[in-house]
Amino acid sequence: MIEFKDFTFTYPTGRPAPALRSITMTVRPGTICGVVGADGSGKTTLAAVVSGVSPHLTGGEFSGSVEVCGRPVAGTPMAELATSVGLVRQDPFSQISGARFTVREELAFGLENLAVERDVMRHRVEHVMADVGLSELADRSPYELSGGQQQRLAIGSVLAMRPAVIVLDEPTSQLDAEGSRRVFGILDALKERGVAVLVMEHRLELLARSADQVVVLEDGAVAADGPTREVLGDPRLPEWGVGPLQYTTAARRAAEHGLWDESRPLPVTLETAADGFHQVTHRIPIPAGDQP
Ligand SMILES: Nc1ncnc2c1ncn2[C@@H]1O[C@H](COP(=O)(O)OP(=O)(O)OP(=O)(O)O)[C@@H](O)[C@H]1O
Repeated sequence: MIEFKDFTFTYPTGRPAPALRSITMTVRPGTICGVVGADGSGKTTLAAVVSGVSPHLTGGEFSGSVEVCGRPVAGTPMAELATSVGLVRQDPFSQISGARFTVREELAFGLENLAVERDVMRHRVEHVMADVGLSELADRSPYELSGGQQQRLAIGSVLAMRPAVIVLDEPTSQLDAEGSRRVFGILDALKERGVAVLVMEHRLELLARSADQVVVLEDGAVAADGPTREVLGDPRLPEWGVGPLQYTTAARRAAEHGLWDESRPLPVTLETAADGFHQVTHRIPIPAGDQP
């Protein structure tokens, strides 16, 4: 569980204005919360705060509170926080420890630091490698991997620790469509295991399929927070510098011409769009001359 209460944060250097302003939001266990917003809206800072990077490592002033699994982030040592929250940063290269030679060893690195029993560790590492699709590269150096493979390694390193909360900052930024779907497949599985997942993601169609909740940040404040379908279908998305989804735009335009059933919510996935258009079009009579 992640719980923000009226949380405001200002970095010690740079712009004197707060990077996060009066944030109040909750991410429950077994749910995926997507965070969207324009560049500079505060997404990375939100991830840094949940994982304790800010203010522990960056410094900075804050008011209000953030709790992860019932612990106040600012008042809990980083080493202790690391047992309940894992962070996958935007740049996977920076997350390679540099202390291990192979992918397999890299995935075990965090567990060694936690003094996890050898057999348990081996079992967990093999499992995680399969989950993130790196089993065939187990003996490769982490530095020889592609950007996308390094991104999966970074995710795997966090998964191996089995934290109750996982925060991912743009985890698909270096991945192709197949790799992105694979990452969201992993997030779906984590959700089923009761993990609270917070994911900063600009590809709305990925969130539309997997997220339970979407939060929109605008200039450090929460502009919208609600069920995925409601938030991604909100006509104000472009005002907040986000999206919108093409399915939603198409249905909204169709509705202006009476070609969308107004009692149906606007679609946020291909399937709901196709279903809605099918419902309308199959009722349109085909002129006699055009009948097959
Ligand atoms: N380490 C830092 N020190 C000072 N200011 C920072 C730091 N990191 C971010 N900021 C400022 O905080 C604000 C929010 O930035 P943040 O990186 O959290 O936004 P973002 O939504 O993740 O942006 P992007 O999508 O471009 O990564 C910006 O004004 C940024 O300049």
